Amino acid sequence: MKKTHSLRRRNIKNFQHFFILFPTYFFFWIPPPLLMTILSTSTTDSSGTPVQLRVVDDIYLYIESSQNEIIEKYELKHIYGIDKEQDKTLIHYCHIIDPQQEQKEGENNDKTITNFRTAGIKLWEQRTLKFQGTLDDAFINGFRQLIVPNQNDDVRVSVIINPAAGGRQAPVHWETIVKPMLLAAGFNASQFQITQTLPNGKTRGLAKQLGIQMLKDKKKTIILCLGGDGTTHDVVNGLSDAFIGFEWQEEEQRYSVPTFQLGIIPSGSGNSFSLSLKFESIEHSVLQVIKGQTQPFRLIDVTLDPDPAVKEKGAKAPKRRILVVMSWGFHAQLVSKSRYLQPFMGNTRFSWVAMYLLLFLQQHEGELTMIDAERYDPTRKEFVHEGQVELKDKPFTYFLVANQDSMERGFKIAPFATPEEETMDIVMMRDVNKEELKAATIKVLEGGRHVDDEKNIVEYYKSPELLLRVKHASELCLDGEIVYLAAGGIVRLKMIGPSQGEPNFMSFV
Ligand SMILES: Nc1ncnc2c1ncn2[C@@H]1O[C@H](COP(=O)(O)OP(=O)(O)OP(=O)(O)O)[C@@H](O)[C@H]1O
Repeated sequence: MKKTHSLRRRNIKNFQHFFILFPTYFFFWIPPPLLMTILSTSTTDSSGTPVQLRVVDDIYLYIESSQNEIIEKYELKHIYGIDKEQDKTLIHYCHIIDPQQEQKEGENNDKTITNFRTAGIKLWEQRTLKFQGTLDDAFINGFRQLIVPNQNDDVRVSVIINPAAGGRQAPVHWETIVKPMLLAAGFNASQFQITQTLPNGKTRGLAKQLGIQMLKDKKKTIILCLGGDGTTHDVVNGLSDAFIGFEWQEEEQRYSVPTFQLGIIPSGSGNSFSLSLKFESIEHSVLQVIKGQTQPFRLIDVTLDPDPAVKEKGAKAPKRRILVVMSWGFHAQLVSKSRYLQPFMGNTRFSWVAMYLLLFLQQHEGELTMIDAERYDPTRKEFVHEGQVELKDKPFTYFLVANQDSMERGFKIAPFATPEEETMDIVMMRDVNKEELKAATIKVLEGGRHVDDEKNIVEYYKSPELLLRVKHASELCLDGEIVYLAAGGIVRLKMIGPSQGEPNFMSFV
């Protein structure tokens, strides 16, 4: 039990703060804000010892002895529920197991091409504090307001579960983690609408139906995706299809672009998109849904010419939107060749295939045009506007477009990318040899230092739109799916969002 804070000192500081600022408030006729929120109540802990529960700011719940000494403190951002149960009060929170501890147990802490995925992984677990007797209602209601400020009994929670994703654990994650946390946070089982995904691209159609239902009944809905990137990709595309294909009434026609709110629950194997949202675990992602803070994420529209999905002349190509990555060359080959090893090797398959591809490194000829591009200047450490950029003088070894900084934990390939930006990040290496590519890869693992290499081995751009023409038949990776582009084919990528009349996607963060 450690004493961590002096409450008295904190109160004196707040008091001084009040007197310094008060004349300013008075002058501008603005009432002084509440400088501290105090919730406090007495109870006994599970062993029968009298304790005080106190919230002095909006950061911690303090548990104090009867002599006002702090016994323990819990971050409010990790607390998601408070319940009365017979003659007890339960406070539900998430606990993070010390990541340093995890690292100490490993034999080697240096990052290498094969071990970086396990470094710094934090383990989370659900825990409950138990107090004897029921706490007074004023404390419980005030506390609930603090920990779940956006509680809405009216909201529908549409839960989309992929039973085949990752280690086939998504249904178990729903039953043992997601659902219990939501119920403890005050959601009601009648608010949940469960849908299981379907194989072979049929999830997109399911998501379209759900989207049409949402647009029709206009009921506020949170969509939870339990799966990996493939599931999120299909859901986002289905919801976009619903918006495009929706039969709008004249008067409401596109006046208000709908907002789809997504909770991304990482139950897949790679979970790159959830990584971009900085989620450390399933519990962490559910906490963010409960806390209710959201941020927009943008999609990239992909057009292929010719599109391999078009089998008959004149038929319409499917609309393709990606949210994580498009790649060509080394990265696309890596994804393609690793697919069949997934059942045996998990995520380490990428490292072994990467070593194989380095041995027989290939160069890929093509022409790239980026519209309204900015280039990262490693000497000035800032982006410089270049306008239209055309590159065709050297073959491409590595070419990757991303909306987020990492594709895998610890692999910071596009360090300045964020999902909410309206530009995509383009990382490429042209005509490099295997030693140069290997050296750059190690720098990617060292927090994305590859972009600061002044030898200009890595070229890094931001652009809202680009066109790439490939000389030879090529494999492309689109959010993890491999598609084939014929020799001389063109891929066009364009950022889309509400300003292009597309729906607004928000994710809990
Ligand atoms: N009911 C189902 N039965 C079998 N396969 C399914 C079902 N629903 C979806 N799928 C398949 O699941 C795949 C998508 O899985 P997803 O990408 O979400 O998980 P993952 O591959 O484990 O994770 P990640 O893409 O993050 O590595 C698609 O290939 C889809 O066809």
